[in-house]
Amino acid sequence: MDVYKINGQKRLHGTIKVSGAKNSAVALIPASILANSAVTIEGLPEISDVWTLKELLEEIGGEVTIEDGTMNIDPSKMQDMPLPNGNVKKLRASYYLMGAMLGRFKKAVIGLPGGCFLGPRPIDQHIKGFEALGAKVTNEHGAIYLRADELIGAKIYLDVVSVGATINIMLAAVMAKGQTTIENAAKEPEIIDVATLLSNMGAKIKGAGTNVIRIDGVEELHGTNHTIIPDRIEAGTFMIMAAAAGDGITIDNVIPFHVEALTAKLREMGVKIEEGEESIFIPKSVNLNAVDVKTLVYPGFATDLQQPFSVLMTQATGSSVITDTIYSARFKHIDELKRMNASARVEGRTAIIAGPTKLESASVRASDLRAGAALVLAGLLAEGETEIRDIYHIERGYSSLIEKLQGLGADIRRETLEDESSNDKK
Ligand SMILES: CC(=O)N[C@H]1[C@@H](OP(=O)(O)OP(=O)(O)OC[C@H]2O[C@@H](n3ccc(=O)[nH]c3=O)[C@H](O)[C@@H]2O)O[C@H](CO)[C@@H](O)[C@@H]1O
Ligand SMILES: C=C(OP(=O)(O)O)C(=O)O
Repeated sequence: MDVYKINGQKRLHGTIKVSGAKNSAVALIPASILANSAVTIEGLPEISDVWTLKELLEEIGGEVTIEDGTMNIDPSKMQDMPLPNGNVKKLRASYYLMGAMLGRFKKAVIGLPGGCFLGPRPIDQHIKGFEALGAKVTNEHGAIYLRADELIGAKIYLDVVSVGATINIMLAAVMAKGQTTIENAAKEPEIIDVATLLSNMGAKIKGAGTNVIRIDGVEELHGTNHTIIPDRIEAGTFMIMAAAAGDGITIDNVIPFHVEALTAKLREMGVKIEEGEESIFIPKSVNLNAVDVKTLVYPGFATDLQQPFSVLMTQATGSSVITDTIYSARFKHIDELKRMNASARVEGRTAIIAGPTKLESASVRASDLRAGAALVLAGLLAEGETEIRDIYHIERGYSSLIEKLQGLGADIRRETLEDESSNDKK
């Protein structure tokens, strides 16, 4: 079993570079299925979600290479192979194979997705969209079966603002006949990134990044070259780390506009933030104030930053309140933080955190990806050596985290515990 070990209380300084966005990467890669020639995606993060999607494209006959973050995908020999089990269960975004394969082959069999367990994560809005486009959709033995004679553009109103449903419907609709309108669409920057790739492949999409997206179907899509946007959640994680444990940190390769909700909250806490064009500098922070935070859909405060932010709250003076309106069970990290001496309690979808607290090292488990990031930050702050287990969650979404933090002076390493059976699920 591999674990992270962190000797805390080392102040961090220097420059840390943000990688390409996980939540874009995991949609851009399946989008390539729709092209009739090679698609190249540059700047991909080195994370297990990317390796898993590479394998999934290979399972359906794709020819895929990746070197230095550049993936080349030749989709010409892909076929509508069923994918009911295996790799699809390792990540959430395997659901994008449904939209992309339905769009290209008018047929797909995809097992229900995995990803972080944060409470129920239904895909009813994805299915509602596919059905509106003319697909027959059934759920048989844990896999979604999709089939259509033809896909015909439709007006789809999402009952819930969903990133995954918005992108998945776009993928299915770009080669449907006629016009599709997605109303109450999600507005995340990753949606714009996917629409940009699809447009460069020849798709006709208007309104990505607003709550109404219009797509005029085209007959075919061709290959292209695309550079991914920076990961705003990774950038946000580093901003929170800089506020909690930094002695002056520059976060490089960030679009400051994408992290505005976080920037506003950090400023409210008393953190100084200097924005450059593609970088953010955070000097050493002193005397943090307690704040209240509510997660919302973009451009609101990202749920994916709720867990790391709750660690920063342990360092603020007074009682902070953080409410997750997106997921019902995203507080499993709080029990682990309590092992590390945090003063916190969960009431429904809200955590109440008192501070400032001197965190202490412990052996803790990452229950999911951002819980893992939260525990890394707690370990950086804590007195003594913290051990984090189940790090495969962290490595689904953070590219070279150990090396990046070592570059700031952190005492963190990955270690194999010889005497215990492996739980590295990848
Ligand atoms: C791979 C990826 O991009 N993951 C992100 C994506 O997840 P994901 O695409 O799964 O999240 P959604 O935006 O779809 O989910 C938002 C909310 O809508 C609900 N919902 C969603 C779809 C549906 O058909 N029915 C339904 O009820 C979900 O349970 C959740 O409460 O957006 C989330 C919200 O920003 C982020 O936390 C994840 O990091
Ligand atoms: C919840 C997340 O990921 P996923 O949707 O891939 O499980 C996340 O990135 O925080």
